[in-house]
Amino acid sequence: MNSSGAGMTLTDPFGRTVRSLRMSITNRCNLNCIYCHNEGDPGSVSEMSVKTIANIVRAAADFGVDRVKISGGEPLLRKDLEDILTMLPPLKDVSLTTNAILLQERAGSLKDAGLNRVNVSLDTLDPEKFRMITNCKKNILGKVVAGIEEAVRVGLTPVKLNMVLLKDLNETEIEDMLSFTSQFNGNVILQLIELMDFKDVADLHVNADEVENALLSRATDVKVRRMHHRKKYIINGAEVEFVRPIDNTEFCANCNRLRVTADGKLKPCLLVNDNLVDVSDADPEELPALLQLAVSRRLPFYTSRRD
Ligand SMILES: Nc1nc2c(ncn2[C@@H]2O[C@H](COP(=O)(O)OP(=O)(O)OP(=O)(O)O)[C@@H](O)[C@H]2O)c(=O)[nH]1
Ligand code: SF4
Ligand code: SF4
Repeated sequence: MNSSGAGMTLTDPFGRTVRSLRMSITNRCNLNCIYCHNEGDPGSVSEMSVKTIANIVRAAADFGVDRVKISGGEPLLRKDLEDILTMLPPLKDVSLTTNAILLQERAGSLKDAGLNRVNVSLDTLDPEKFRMITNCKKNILGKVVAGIEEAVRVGLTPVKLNMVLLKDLNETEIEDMLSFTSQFNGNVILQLIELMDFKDVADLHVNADEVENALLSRATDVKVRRMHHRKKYIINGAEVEFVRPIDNTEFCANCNRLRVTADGKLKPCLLVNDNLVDVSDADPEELPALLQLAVSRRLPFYTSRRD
């Protein structure tokens, strides 16, 4: 058995090399969005310790994994997030996905602890629709915007705004959102997200082809990211990324992330729950082999084969 991944990569049976860990550090959240997918993991109640998280990232980093995305639930509900960041080994990119309600007061300390950038969920700039989408009775949109401003101020950039496209709710707001991002001089990027069917939300589906065609007709340039081969449209000098995972074989064929659930299980795919590898109690020397096991179970969820 290997005691370290040094000099090796985590490459799955489909030739996809894992370059990034996507770690949920809690399943708790202070919102209850109508479309929430809980990272495909509604069940976890326990949370990994700072030490467990750091051990997993260190073991993955030995295999050349140099990017970590911290997510939830809402990761800012963990008061020890700064301790987690401080314990991570040197990496190319450490980012956080948050709803930003608690971001204004934490942005500075997160930056100081080593966080590079944040993605913020923001589906609408209309307070009433925001309440409806997030199931939050209080008017907290102002707090979210203040969190975004503070993140830009302290340099947690680029800040990406995650806008899940919702039929009859926000589909006509793309232009408003672009105007909102334009006031931040390129430090805020709009990311449009196709709704995934984890909950009973089929009625809220927006036609992704139509969105893509509209973006294409306005774009002066289109770039393609290595991860998922996601497209980035350059519109009026601003970048708009479109996350379009459904039935997208190219997206899955270029998936280079391994997930970690809040309670310490390696999760080879967001949409598959029966192939997890428990590392919650693993000793550091056991982690390389467990990472290799999880990666050996990685399958592209959407494939062109229909058996
Ligand atoms: N099916 C699928 N959807 C994903 C995957 N990664 C991200 N998504 C979707 O994209 C949304 C936004 O993800 P974020 O957490 O902001 O991170 P990201 O945009 O993937 O990552 P960066 O671009 O590196 O910041 C998620 O809520 C998912 O809906 C993936 O591997 N598979
Ligand atoms: S903020 Fe994110 S984790 Fe929380 S309910 Fe909304 S989608 Fe789910
Ligand atoms: S294989 Fe496809 S569905 Fe699964 S995590 Fe990767 S991109 Fe998402």
